[in-house]
Amino acid sequence: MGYAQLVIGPAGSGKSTYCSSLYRHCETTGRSIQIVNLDPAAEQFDYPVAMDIRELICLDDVMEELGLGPNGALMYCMEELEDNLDDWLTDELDNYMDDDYLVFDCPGQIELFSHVPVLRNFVEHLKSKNFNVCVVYLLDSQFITDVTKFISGCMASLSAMVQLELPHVNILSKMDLVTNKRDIGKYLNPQGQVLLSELNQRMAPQFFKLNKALIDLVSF
Ligand SMILES: Nc1nc2c(ncn2[C@@H]2O[C@H](COP(=O)(O)OP(=O)(O)OP(=O)(O)O)[C@@H](O)[C@H]2O)c(=O)[nH]1
Repeated sequence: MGYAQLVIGPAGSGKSTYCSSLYRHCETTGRSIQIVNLDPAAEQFDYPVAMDIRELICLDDVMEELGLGPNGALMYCMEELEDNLDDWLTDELDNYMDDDYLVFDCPGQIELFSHVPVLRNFVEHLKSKNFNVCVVYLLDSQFITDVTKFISGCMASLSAMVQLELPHVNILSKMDLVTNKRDIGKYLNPQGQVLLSELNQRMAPQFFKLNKALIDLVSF
């Protein structure tokens, strides 16, 4: 059995930085991992790229040939990946053996892990090749500096959990940029009543019922 992490999260949340830190950590501790680039728009890497979606399809070519903008071209590239699971991906995976550990550095377009089925089908393919897959969801810690941002971050992560149905680890990135770590503490171990009263203070009374439902969900 092989092992895989799908590293996802909003654009700029620190996915590639996480992958390169993980690679360096494993190098130091004498463990072997392979990092895979699944972002057709990526240009520079701080880690050796084991497999690269750009060998299948390149964002610039799609933009030029089909006259698409960056986002449309990226979705086109990911659909091309989906169409090539049995060909390109299967051939690439054949280079890896039992016990290999693959880490997939994914693009940051949130539709990929909210409603578009590409990543879900990608995961199903990995599972069919006997890979044990988990999700690592990166969230910029600047996103949880107040209760409304905290809920927004939780909802984005939750939508990936629902869409992908995999073991799921959330990681707060860029903690070095949080000047007052105490402010973030209450969101790491959320107390429903405290969050609800903070949210109710921010919003008009007609939202109180919705606020209660949201807080019940995120502090579950
Ligand atoms: N200070 C600080 N900066 C970070 C950290 N992690 C990432 N960054 C910076 O945040 C920016 C985005 O980081 P990336 O790792 O490229 O983020 P990404 O999620 O791969 O980005 P996309 O592929 O564009 O979605 C870069 O300038 C990084 O140097 C961190 O822990 N601390």
